[in-house]
Amino acid sequence: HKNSPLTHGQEHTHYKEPPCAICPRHGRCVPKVQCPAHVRASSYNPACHLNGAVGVCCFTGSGHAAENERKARAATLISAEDVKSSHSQSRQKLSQWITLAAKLLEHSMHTIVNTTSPSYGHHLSVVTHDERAATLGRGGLLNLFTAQELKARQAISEDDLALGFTEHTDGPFCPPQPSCSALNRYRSIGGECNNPSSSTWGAVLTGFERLLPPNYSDGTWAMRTAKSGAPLPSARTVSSALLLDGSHPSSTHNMMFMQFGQFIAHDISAGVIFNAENGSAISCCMNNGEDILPPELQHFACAPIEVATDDPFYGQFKQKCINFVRTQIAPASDCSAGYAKQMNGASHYPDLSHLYGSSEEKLSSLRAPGGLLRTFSDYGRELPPLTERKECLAVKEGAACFESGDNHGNQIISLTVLHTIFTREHNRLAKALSGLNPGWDEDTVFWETRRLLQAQFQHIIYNEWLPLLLGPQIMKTFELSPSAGYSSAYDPHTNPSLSAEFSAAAMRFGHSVVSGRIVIPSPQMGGIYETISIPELMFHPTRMRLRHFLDRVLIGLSSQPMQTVDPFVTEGLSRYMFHGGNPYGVDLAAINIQRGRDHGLNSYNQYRKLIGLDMYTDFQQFAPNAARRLVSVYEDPEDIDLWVGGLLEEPIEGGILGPTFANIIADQFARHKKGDRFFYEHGPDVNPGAFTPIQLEEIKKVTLARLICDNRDGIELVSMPPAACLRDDLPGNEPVPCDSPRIPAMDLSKFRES
Ligand code: HEM
Ligand SMILES: [Ca+2]
Repeated sequence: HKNSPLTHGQEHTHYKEPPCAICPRHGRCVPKVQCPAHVRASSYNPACHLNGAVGVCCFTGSGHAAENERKARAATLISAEDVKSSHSQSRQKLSQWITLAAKLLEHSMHTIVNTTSPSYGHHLSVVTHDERAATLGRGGLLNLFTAQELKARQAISEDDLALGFTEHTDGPFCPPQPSCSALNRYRSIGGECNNPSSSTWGAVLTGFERLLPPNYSDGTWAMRTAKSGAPLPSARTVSSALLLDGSHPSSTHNMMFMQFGQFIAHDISAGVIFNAENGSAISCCMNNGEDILPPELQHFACAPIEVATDDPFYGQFKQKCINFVRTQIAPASDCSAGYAKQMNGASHYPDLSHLYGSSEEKLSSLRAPGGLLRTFSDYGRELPPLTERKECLAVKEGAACFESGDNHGNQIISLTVLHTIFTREHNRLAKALSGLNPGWDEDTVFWETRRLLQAQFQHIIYNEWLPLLLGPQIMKTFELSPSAGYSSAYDPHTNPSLSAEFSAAAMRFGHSVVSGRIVIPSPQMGGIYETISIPELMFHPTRMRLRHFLDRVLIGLSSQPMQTVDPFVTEGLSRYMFHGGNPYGVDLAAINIQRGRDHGLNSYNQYRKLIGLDMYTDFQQFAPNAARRLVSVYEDPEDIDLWVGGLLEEPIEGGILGPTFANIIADQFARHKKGDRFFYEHGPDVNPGAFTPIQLEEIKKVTLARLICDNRDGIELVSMPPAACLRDDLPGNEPVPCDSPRIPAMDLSKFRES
């Protein structure tokens, strides 16, 4: 690997002229990943200097991306008659599909996921309880069908379809538009109105955006095929050949880094999966996975993953099918027809929507009097409230299962631990703020606390987590580091929505860093209390009720190394995930690959080109080991899935990811900063919820170690490594007492209203 120049992520482009100092014609110098136009031969994009790196002068704007470009090109004229009749066709098709889907319930024995099957845990991980999703999803389908119908009539070219078109058409589904007050001091619950002139940007139940126009084999929604036109290899075949089990502990990062990463991911990304007409989980397999459901019984959203008879793991269990259901389509906010964009069930902003919920109803079910969040007091230890919903796998007497804003907080117990820390921090801050401001009513206490906690969370992401992920150069190129005082990065033309590439591939690097076991130390004995294999901790959070458990996991996460980012995924995720009582579970690696195809992601090569790297033309350009495996499954280097290719890259200098994932993730968080009016560093000129300079200075003292120290049980955890996401055996990061000045605290008195 190390010897291949292609895997190092260096630029091989030879510039004929030195980079421009200033871009001509109002162009903006941006990282290549933010200017999709530059990959086209006809596009003029001179190189330019960008904070110590080379960017391109972009004339389609940096924010973002394929979308701006398509608006610029949406000049296609389609006859009104064609559009009208396409819409009526489309309505008929939708009602046929829905009738058919409803009929399938007559065969519910086969068409609905059994609660004892491993796929049920997958369903629990992705289920949405927001009732608005189904209506919007139908609207999304309607507008998609219209695009398909128009395309079939050849009213529009393949190229224009790939770029979508935004002409207002007659009879489309139009999602309800929020009415906004730009002056509101607090973020809305679902992220609406963050940008008053594009009020749905980043809102819950809107679509993922894209770095590149999608690769759907029919241009609209059908999953990608190989370059040759043949079907791509089964996602499970790719997973079993390329994503092996194996332990490669990181020499620097700990499991807290992993766990905080998933906590961030759940805040911003939650693809909404199609459900059966009665709300149950759709099954695309039958006979407990021994067969693929015959096509006539498959729901239209089925894309089951085929398992080969000689599969090295599933073969022995006669498994031929891993359940997979596609993501719902979001209607564009301007009611336009076009290719499918998948629906996000979370607000796209890092705003703790997984703690507070994304709807008013959810939030009110989580609130308690006094501006607090509800808790369950377990003999004096505050835990998130117990849930009545069936959100866990254990149904045994005495099993605990907890509420969270997104209903996915029980997925792995270390995630439940972070939900607990943030719930406690909310209540700790609320009590302090209300003590300092006796005139505040409980609503003010609540909203002020939420605003402050969101700021702390964003600071930890940008100040602690991202630098450890991306390294110093990318932090600089994308201007991600917190500055002194206010930031002037706000740009109302930047769309902060998640890119499909981020959600369905790059941010899932995290699945490679999960360790197969969680080590629970026994601090008083100076040894290990318990080592638990992770599938046993998924949707099984009952251990949270053990008095010592929370402190011990927190200590364990700080000291246990995470795994490196590489093409190795623990079998706890790739073979046994959500196994319940079964001898096998589902394969998350295969699901990730299939999800990328579901979202219409392009092949890995196309993203190399986007970020300015050479494309692979021959498998032999990969390291020998990878080449052998790649050639055994893919026909052509152009076929490689993004998630797979990204994991094969060598990490960039000072970071832990390869250049492709690093660019995709950096772009995302750059847009989360530029495109979020309420970003914690933005000043009162743009941000109606801005902090005072003195308060901002206090917020910038907060670290994850401080949050943990302030909200631990304090039974066994008395010290923390100051850098909570780095191993506690690194020189300089040895645990220090929680009251040490090396773990600074905010002076809350600065939050007394004058
Ligand atoms: C024990 C740990 C973890 C488990 C069991 C787990 C499991 C899952 C599952 C079942 C899905 C849904 C897959 C699909 O249907 O497409 C998912 C999605 C995802 N995971 Fe993880 N994951 C874990 C850790 C992580 C970490 C550490 C990160 C990031 C640092 C991460 C990032 C993501 C992202 C971005 C998604 C896509 C979410 C969406 O939009 O639906 N996960 N994970
Ligand atoms: Ca969010």
